[in-house]
Order: sequence, then structure tokens, then C-alpha cells
Amino acid sequence: MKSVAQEITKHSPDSFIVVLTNPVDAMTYTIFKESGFPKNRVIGQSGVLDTARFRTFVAQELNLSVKDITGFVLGGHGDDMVPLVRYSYAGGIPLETLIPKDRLDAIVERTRKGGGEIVNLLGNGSAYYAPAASLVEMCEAILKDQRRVLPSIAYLEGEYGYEGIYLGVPTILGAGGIEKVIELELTAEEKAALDKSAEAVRNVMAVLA
Ligand SMILES: O=C(O)C[C@H](O)C(=O)O
Repeated sequence: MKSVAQEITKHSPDSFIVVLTNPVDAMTYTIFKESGFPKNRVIGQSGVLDTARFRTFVAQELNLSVKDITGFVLGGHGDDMVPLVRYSYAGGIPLETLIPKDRLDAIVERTRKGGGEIVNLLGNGSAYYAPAASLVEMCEAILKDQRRVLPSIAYLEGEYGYEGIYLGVPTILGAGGIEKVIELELTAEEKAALDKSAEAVRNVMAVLA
């Protein structure tokens, strides 16, 4: 990753980098450090993919079009990621009023393990179609200045109470890359889950350092 960052800096100093390599949160941090690029131009992809999986499982549960399901998955790309059920809707109707808690808990758990489920089904290798489609969605938002509200792995400097870490959070993606990190109000339980996820990311960052 170090040499990749160095080559990008040398040949495309004005580019945006969207990282899609596991462990993706820590890898995005590595690219940020090695490239010397500003934080708005170094972005990681995981939340769009994890949210797409969450939305798919909800759509299957309710037998509705996935187009009408919205949600956010925050935190690191791993088993501790935080699908924010409280901010998730089907056609504007809160999911918590449509799906019993035990079924929602099962969907959250399946989302967290979604990457592993695909890897097991494939037998070897890694998911490729959905991660690539997620990457395209993010790049399109930047290249076409769409100002989309999408979850990105963003560098945090105080947002959500974290400092010096790349973590999945809701962002506005436009011509400036990450133009804003959107801070949602979290319950104590949601914040505790995000803290656990951030801790897991910091542990991986420490291994890569
Ligand atoms: O490659 C993997 O381990 C899975 C990947 O992170 C995914 O979520 O599809």
C-alpha cells in the first residue's frame, strides 16, 4: 500500500483515492498517511456495500422493492459494524414499526457477517460485484458532483468523539470528495456499539503501523 500511495502521489497528485482493500478502514488510514493527500481526497468504501446488504435483507423480509429501503451502516467493516436501525426506513416508514425486534436483530447480524457469507458461498476469493458497484456509486458522486449522502470511511478529527481514525460515517460526497461528515445523534447503546467498532479498527491500525 505504501508504494501504491507513493506512485499515485507521483503520477496523479490531484486525484481522489477511494480505497477498497481489506482491512479497509486501516488501509485507508495507511494510504492517507503515505500519500500526504488532504483527508477529503482519501476515502474508504465499506458503508455503501454494507448498507446495500442491509437494505437487501430488509427488502426480502418485507417483500418490498429494495429501492424504497434506506439505512446507514456505520463503523468499521467487520463483525462490529453498526447498522443504524433507528435511522432506517421503508418508503419513509421507520423499520422498527414494520419488523419485530428479533427479526431486525437477525438482519443486523446477517449484515455484519455478509462479507463472510459471500466468501463462504464463493469457496475462494472475495466478493467483487457488489463492492465494485459500491465503488462506482461513490466515484460517480464525486466525478458528477452529485452531493450524495452516502456512508464513507472518513478521517475523523473530533466527529463522533473520535480523533485520528478512519471510520465509516455518513458523509456528503461531491466534487470536493468528502465535503462533510454528518453527525447523527446516537443513543448510549448505539455509541457503545460504535466505540467497540472503532476500538477494533484502532487495533488493526496498530498492527499495520
Ligand atoms: O473479502 C472479504 O473478506 C469480504 C468483503 O470484505 C466483503 O464484505 O464483501
